[in-house]
Amino acid sequence: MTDQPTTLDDLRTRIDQIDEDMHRLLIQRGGIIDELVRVKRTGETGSAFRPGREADMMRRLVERHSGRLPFSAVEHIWRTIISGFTHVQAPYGVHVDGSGDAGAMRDLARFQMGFDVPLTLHDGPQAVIEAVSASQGDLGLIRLGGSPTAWWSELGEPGRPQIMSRLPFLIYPNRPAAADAVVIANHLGDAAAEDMAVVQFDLAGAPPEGAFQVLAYNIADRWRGLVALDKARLPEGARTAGSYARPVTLAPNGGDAR
Ligand SMILES: O=C(O)C(=O)C[C@]1(C(=O)O)C=C[C@@H](O)C=C1
Repeated sequence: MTDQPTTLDDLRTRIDQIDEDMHRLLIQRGGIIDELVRVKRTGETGSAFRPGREADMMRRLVERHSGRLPFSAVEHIWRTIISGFTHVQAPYGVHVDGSGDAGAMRDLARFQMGFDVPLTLHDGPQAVIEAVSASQGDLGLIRLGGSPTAWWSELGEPGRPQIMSRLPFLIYPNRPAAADAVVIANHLGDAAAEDMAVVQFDLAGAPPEGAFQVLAYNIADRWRGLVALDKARLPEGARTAGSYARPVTLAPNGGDAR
């Protein structure tokens, strides 16, 4: 007796079974939302966004992944799930700095936050900061690099938004949605990830090459910059604009799927 060859129908039956299992698990995950809102008291802060927790989850996703599916697909699926869960707990909008490459910033926002979150494009970082500041739980996405203004100068001050995460968080060759940006939000208590502090520097001249990790800068009469420092190396009295989880660089040969 010979084994019957596997047919296309057999393979599709297996795929349907796996899809059903994944969907059932997603529905189960959704069943936790009401309790999450109650336990986190999301109604009081108006925001469910917890970047420190998200960073832990994404690190574990990298460690677990193997197989043929490109890691970028898996990352995007999880980003859509997490962002969807955040939005269902407390609706929010995302304000995007479209003053540079608006297309790249929109891609980043959609990769990171999915398509269910309303997105508004603004003509510069200051407009993003004002929109977030006037909201309860909205997020802002601001492009890093050289800037005609020192837009960061009020970030982190009482009553003003602060930097909460740096994107992209996972760095690997040919990753989609690779625009270099920060996420800002109004102060969210214990929500911040704190391994990297973001500090404002105001110097008479440009700092020596490589002296700091420069996120953004403005050159006018002085050199004004937004610099990332290890939290442990934070100078006393530094003017912080927020903090974020240290991005993870995946080894280029870390497996066929990465
Ligand atoms: O862990 C939480 O606090 C959640 O709200 C859950 C969840 C998720 O979907 O896993 C959603 C939003 C947060 O930013 C982090 C994680």
